[in-house]
Amino acid sequence: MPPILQRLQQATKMMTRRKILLLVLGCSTVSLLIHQGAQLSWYPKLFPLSCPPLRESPPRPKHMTVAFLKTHKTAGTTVQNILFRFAERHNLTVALPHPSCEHQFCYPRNFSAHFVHPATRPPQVLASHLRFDRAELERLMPPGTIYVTILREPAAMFESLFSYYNQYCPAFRPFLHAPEAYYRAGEHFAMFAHNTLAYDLGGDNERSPRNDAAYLEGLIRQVEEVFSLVMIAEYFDESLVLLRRLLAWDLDDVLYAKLNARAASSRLAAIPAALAQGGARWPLRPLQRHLLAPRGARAGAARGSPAPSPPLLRRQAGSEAGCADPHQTASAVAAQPQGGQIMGYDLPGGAGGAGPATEACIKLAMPEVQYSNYLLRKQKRRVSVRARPEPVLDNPPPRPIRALPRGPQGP
Ligand SMILES: Nc1ncnc2c1ncn2[C@@H]1O[C@H](COP(=O)(O)OS(=O)(=O)O)[C@@H](OP(=O)(O)O)[C@H]1O
Repeated sequence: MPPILQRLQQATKMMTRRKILLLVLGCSTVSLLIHQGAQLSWYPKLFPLSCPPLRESPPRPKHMTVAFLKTHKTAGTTVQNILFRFAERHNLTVALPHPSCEHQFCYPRNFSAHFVHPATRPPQVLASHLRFDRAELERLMPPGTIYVTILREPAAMFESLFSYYNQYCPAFRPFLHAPEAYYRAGEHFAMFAHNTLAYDLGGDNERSPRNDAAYLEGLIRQVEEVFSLVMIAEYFDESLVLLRRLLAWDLDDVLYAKLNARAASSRLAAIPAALAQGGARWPLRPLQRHLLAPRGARAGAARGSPAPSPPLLRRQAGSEAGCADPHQTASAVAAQPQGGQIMGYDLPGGAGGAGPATEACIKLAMPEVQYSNYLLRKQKRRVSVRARPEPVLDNPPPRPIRALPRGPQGP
């Protein structure tokens, strides 16, 4: 082979080796960038057209208008506290009762928009006790408001309510063993002894499922129609997952501390089976049972979703708020004026809120009445209506608190 051809062949071989080397180097560099590039600060500049992270669907804006029907002894105070804190963080107006209605919207009267303090109108959030009246609430709340409520297994709910009143009136106890002898339908506050939840939902608490199944079916249909979500106290965290999805809120928005929980010592050992099971002659829980089963199942289905466990949600709430571990004790009465029966929280830094106990931490554990009063003062200041005289109701409601002694927390 002529020398010129030999040199040409050598040069070609070298070129090929160099090319292979370059190719290997190039591949390694690209692979390194793909695998490690995300951690390098210059990565986005090198790949300005890289794909955004995958999302299931575009995030929805948080829903800001919510009416929560706070039923009795169903963990409603815990939900109310979540809503109050959300409203504060987002500068929303919370509907609050006129002082002459106490901290409930003149319960047990049917709700009326007149019971709402003018400084808290028009509201975006409503979460205080009331007897449901759809037309009146729709008159008050903006269009697009989402309606939510909460129920609890009726016997447990009744035991909680009964124990609450029993502490003020031990004479109630014989009622448990002979309810028919003592119960007077239509008497003031009779609804606390007979189908309270049906009454709270705006229904007739005297109707029995045996004698009036059609009525109850109609009531259930109405409830299904109005409420986008019926939470279940026994599935509290699952219900919160559903609430969070419904309202497109963040996880932080539904962190909570369990409020209004009784110490074990104040629980009744047992309530008579006839009451608990709703016997034929004393149907304690007609409506509730109908609602509970399907709703409970639906809430149970949410267990499949990544719901943090209750202790985690609570611990997380504590650390988020700056009170590392809100410690619940029966002796911590600072935040719970009712005393030993209801468990309070030992806040770090002491009861007065001094020291490291932040405002957020105190709000997390703040009882209903104190939080409502605080919000009312704040909202009054905000709209500067303090100078205006309080409108006098033409037909002032009865003052249930005097009629039936109870603590400032209310049932
Ligand atoms: N997160 C959570 N999960 C389950 N249960 C909970 C929760 N928060 C509060 N509770 C229980 O709810 C009962 C108090 O209900 P309310 O706050 O609605 O009472 S009230 O009507 O406002 O007085 C009260 O029930 P009892 O302890 O049986 O009385 C609380 O323990």
